Amino acid sequence: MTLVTDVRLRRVLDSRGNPTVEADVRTESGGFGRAKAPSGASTGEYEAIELPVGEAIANARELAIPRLVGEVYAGNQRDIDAALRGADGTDDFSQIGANSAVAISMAAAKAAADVLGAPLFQHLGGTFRGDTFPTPLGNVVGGGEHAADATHIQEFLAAPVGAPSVEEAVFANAAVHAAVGDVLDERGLACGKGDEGAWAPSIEDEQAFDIVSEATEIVEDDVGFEIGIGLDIAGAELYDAEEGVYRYGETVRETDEQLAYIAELVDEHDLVYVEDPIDEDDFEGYAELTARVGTETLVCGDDLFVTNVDRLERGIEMGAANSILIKPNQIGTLSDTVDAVERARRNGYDPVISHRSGETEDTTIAHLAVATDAPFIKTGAVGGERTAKLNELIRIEHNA
Ligand SMILES: C=C(OP(=O)(O)O)C(=O)O
Ligand SMILES: [Mg+2]
Repeated sequence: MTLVTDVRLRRVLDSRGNPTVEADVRTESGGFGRAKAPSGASTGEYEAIELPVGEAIANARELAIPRLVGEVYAGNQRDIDAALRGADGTDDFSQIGANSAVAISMAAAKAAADVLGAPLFQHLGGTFRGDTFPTPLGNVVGGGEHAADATHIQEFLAAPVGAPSVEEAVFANAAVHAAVGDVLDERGLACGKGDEGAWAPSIEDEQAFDIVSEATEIVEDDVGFEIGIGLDIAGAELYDAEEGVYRYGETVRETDEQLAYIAELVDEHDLVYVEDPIDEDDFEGYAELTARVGTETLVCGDDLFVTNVDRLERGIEMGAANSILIKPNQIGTLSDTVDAVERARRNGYDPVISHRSGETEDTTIAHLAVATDAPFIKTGAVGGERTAKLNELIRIEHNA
């Protein structure tokens, strides 16, 4: 039986050294699941609310746990998530915190999988999943909100689209990361890393393109399959709403110049993926850019959609983007997350399952990507909290 018999919450560390919520769920027949909430730095304005950890835990203990223990079955994810929504009573989880909600939601799914004796991806996606794997997008150079005094573009991503297996893709991304380090060294630009483990050199974006291209070519020659380049511009962070312009340090671009700049980058660098190219409120701009480059590349909405079906629906109606970033903690429950993936899929939008810049050793998103047959996962290239997910993908591929 998967009747929930115990839910425990505690404060643990995330990869930035900040506190985050860990949840343990136990069931009547001894099932156990444990999950942790991640945390963003370049968060979208329309995300569900992450409360200070102490408040999130205290409120969830008071409001949510009584609706779960002895009341709902961990095997019925929709009931678990409806209980969390009912306990919270707001649209954005501002009562119990999306951090408590997502940790409990994911821990319940793991407890249910434990009762079944099945891997999490199989509990979530069914028995016919596990034969196809997402291409990992690996962050190799970055700045923006993830590193001080580095590139304006938040993430330069290696995209090993030609890899024959997830294992080879994961190692190719790590090799690109290492090659970028070597090229930086050779050019006298040795530097530290940002929040997601990407190199964070104090250089202009143009130079970063040059370095990442050189590194991907070196690794392509070595591995013998295609490695493309993707970007997360994090446009909302560059947008100056008062002036209505995009600021890259001294360089200022009007919206039409920003759209032209992105289209130019897509052509020049054969970009396979462009996330958040413009501000999160500019659905029209997204539609214009998608009409321009949408057959050549994925135009992905992160802060634009925030894993929210209503915002995605608006995008679908307008032709804004052709891909959606999927972050469970942006919306607060696994049910809402899977609804966003399925709505995207039915409308020809590619879902990209994603980590946050603040992460833990939790591996739920690796299983979610396999369970939903997502074509891409974005979860870094190196660093323990990133390799936790990448290594889990390799284990799933090996039926380990
Ligand atoms: C992973 C990202 O960063 P954060 O978690 O800071 O939003 C992102 O913007 O895609
Ligand atoms: Mg993003």
